Amino acid sequence: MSGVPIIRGAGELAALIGDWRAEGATIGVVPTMGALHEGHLSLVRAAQGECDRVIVTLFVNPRQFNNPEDFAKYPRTEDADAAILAPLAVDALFVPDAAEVYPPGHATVVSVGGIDTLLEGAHRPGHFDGVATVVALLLNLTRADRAYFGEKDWQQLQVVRQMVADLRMPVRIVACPSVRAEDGVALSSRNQRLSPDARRRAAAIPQALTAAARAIEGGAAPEPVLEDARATLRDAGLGPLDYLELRDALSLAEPRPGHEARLLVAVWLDGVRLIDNVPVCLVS
Ligand SMILES: Nc1ncnc2c1ncn2[C@@H]1O[C@H](COP(=O)(O)OP(=O)(O)OP(=O)(O)O)[C@@H](O)[C@H]1O
Ligand SMILES: CC(C)(CO)[C@@H](O)C(=O)[O-]
Ligand code: BAL
Repeated sequence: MSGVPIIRGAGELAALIGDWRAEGATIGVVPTMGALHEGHLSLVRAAQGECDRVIVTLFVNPRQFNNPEDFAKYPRTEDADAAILAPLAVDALFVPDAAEVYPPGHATVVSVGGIDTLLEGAHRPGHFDGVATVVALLLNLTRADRAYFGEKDWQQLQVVRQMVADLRMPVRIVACPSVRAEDGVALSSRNQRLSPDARRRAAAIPQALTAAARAIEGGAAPEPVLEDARATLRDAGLGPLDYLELRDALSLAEPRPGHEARLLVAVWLDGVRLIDNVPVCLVS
């Protein structure tokens, strides 16, 4: 079995993309930071179902990390990532280094106003500027027709959607459902950093979220329900809790009756910061 073609340079990538374009191929891109798991592979499969050519990008983007320790400890497993992709016959794995993505003189930041200051943005200053900038770069470098993102990073998905809409970028953003382990924990690269005991305790996150979502959809007043959910996390030994909030699904502002909402959480567990979210239907 031949491995996935690995490309490291933007020039090499441009030549390959040009060949694909010449053959009239539709191009799908799955941007990642590596440490691939079934959640990423669900995006790859979605792309392969809709696009002629699929490229996975692997770049641990320094500009979206506000915490140097988080960046330093982020898992880097390129060989394993290439191996997990090989059976899927992905057309290319683009693995640039920081100098390739941000060459000397790079001076542009893409900033999506409003949503980037809420929740994740409030706790990770500059994070979404880093995300928006690198996603814009990756979309331009791959000339993708469709780009695939997970609902696991719900706020990121809304930021990318806003950027693409505002800049009239010629790419369709495709949202893919969160893939979860049997105990409901959302698959995430950072889960690798959890001890076995901490990983078991992480199950309190989906438990708290789904119980709260059901209660609110059943007509319960949100705030007491949210307090119970926060207590569930505390009782499971998770914390500090950055946020556990019910928000409008698109604006991430206060929920609006009759509109889709999202229940979002960011909580620390033994020094690892985990996020998750679930839909809450407020439409009567
Ligand atoms: N469990 C999942 N289900 C669906 N999509 C996912 C899942 N985990 C990650 N993704 C998506 O894969 C893409 C790459 O995410 P990334 O490489 O940051 O992995 P990650 O699992 O989110 O890691 P971490 O959250 O620890 O940074 C993003 O669009 C993300 O939303
Ligand atoms: C979209 C992304 C690859 C940009 O670095 C990253 O934020 C991620 O993996 O979710
Ligand atoms: N998928 C999450 C990206 C980050 O934490 O920077």
